[in-house]
Amino acid sequence: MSKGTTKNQNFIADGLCFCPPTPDATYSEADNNKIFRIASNLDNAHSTYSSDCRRSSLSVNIDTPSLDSDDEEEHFLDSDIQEAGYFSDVFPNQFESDEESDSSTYYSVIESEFPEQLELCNYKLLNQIGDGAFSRVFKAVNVASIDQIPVAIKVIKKKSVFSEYEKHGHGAEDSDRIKPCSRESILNEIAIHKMVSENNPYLVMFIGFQESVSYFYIVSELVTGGEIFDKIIQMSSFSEDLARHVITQVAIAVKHMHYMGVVHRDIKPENLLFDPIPFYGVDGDEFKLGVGGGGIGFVKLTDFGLAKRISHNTAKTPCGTIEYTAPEIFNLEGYSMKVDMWGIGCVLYTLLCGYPPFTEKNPSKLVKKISEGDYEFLAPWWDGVSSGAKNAISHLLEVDPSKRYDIDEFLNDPWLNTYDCLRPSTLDDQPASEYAYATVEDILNGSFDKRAENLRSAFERSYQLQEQDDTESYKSATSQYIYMAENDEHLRSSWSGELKEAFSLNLKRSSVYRRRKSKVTFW
Ligand SMILES: Nc1ncnc2c1ncn2[C@@H]1O[C@H](COP(=O)(O)OP(=O)(O)OP(=O)(O)O)[C@@H](O)[C@H]1O
Repeated sequence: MSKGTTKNQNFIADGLCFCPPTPDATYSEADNNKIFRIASNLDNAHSTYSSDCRRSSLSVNIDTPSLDSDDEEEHFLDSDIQEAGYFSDVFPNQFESDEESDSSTYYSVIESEFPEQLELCNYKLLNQIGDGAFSRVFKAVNVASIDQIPVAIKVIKKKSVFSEYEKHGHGAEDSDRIKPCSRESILNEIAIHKMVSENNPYLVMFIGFQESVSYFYIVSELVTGGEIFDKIIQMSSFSEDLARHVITQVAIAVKHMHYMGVVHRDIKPENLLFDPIPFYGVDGDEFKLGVGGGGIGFVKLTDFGLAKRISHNTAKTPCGTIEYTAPEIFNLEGYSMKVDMWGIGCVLYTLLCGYPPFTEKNPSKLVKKISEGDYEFLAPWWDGVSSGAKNAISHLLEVDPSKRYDIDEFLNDPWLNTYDCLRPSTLDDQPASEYAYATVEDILNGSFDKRAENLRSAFERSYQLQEQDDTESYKSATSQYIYMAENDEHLRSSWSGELKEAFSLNLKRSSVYRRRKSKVTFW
């Protein structure tokens, strides 16, 4: 192995990768301040579970050239590098003022066919499972852990990110016009992902983060079923029960985010992943209440690249995927959490018929259609769909945000709360109460009382201080907010129990999802 590594020198030898923590002189002072704030937030958020990792990370700081003998190298690799998560969750800017850390060097000993592996520590990339505009997503394992549970790692190449950022300017007002366009927006994605996803089974769980010279690595729970988008393509459309099963879980995820003051802004079938379940019934298309159908079990919302904390209920940055974007965003009006309700409406529409509500090749015509709420329940696709489903959609795809359903109203919608498989076969003879059951909202009410209020008001305060640029108070208020979210045992435990209950209702009769013969080719 090569020896005598010098400060800030890159080399790769014998499968070892030397990664100085971060390129410098890439950001303005203002950028760095913002990054520091986000990194501080996240660092506080991480401190409860990553202190061991951080200790290990610092322990492999080998301000070179200190590796004089092969023995020392062996010792270093065995005892320190192999230790679990030694580099994960470290934000290099945290250590910029620290002389020793500034010249840190980090090694990876894992060989792989993927170039992204060379600067990644502790995890082995197994195969690619997805890609995005700026990223590749891999299935990976933590080689240092005993159980070797697979995870997903989203790898974002800095070069593409920063070149886009250069193209689109560095101004704060431009900072999230496209995604992801700056280091700051990636740290924002991570901070929000970490904050909202803990102990919520309907949000893809954040596990860790690494930054190397060339890449950002976001480690998260691996969701093995794939995207709901692909299921729509495969099945053409979902039964109303299966659509309820999917959209209810999305709605619960969104409710959680909204209560934490975060708007997702990119709700679409590609960002809904699912845990697979067996196919039930003779034809494999039976729906089981509390379990799922069509191979779809738990549904999990992912991709927090456009998520934003909004305090005053309005934001102005245009973003999102055009087909699923709410009209008020095009009109550059301030917008609120209600943009996610529009996204939910687009997804629900798509689940039930197999194509999105607004389709137009010409982007300006598409924007016009969306701005006017110009969509239809076209025959024959919508002929067999209930009026209750159409009613729910029309409350979600309401152009005027003040009239649009909010998340609580949607969770209380009668259609959402009445599964076909619970209806007796002689439905007309039965009073509604016989087949109705507790609403998801009723079940969840206990989770969103004072504790959620406290979290929100702590966040409000940190946001105001941020706006006043009161850095010290901001840092302390924000860490208080994150501390509260992290340590609210009741909030955390109540989620899992009550949410499980929400999906453990009795199955009385199965229903099948429809397979449409004619394939729709709007995409
Ligand atoms: N945790 C995960 N488990 C399984 N697959 C995943 C996971 N995260 C992402 N993927 C897959 O990788 C794809 C891209 O991930 P993601 O949407 O986070 O990337 P992105 O760069 O933000 O994409 P986009 O360009 O759509 O914004 C997902 O659509 C999904 O298929």
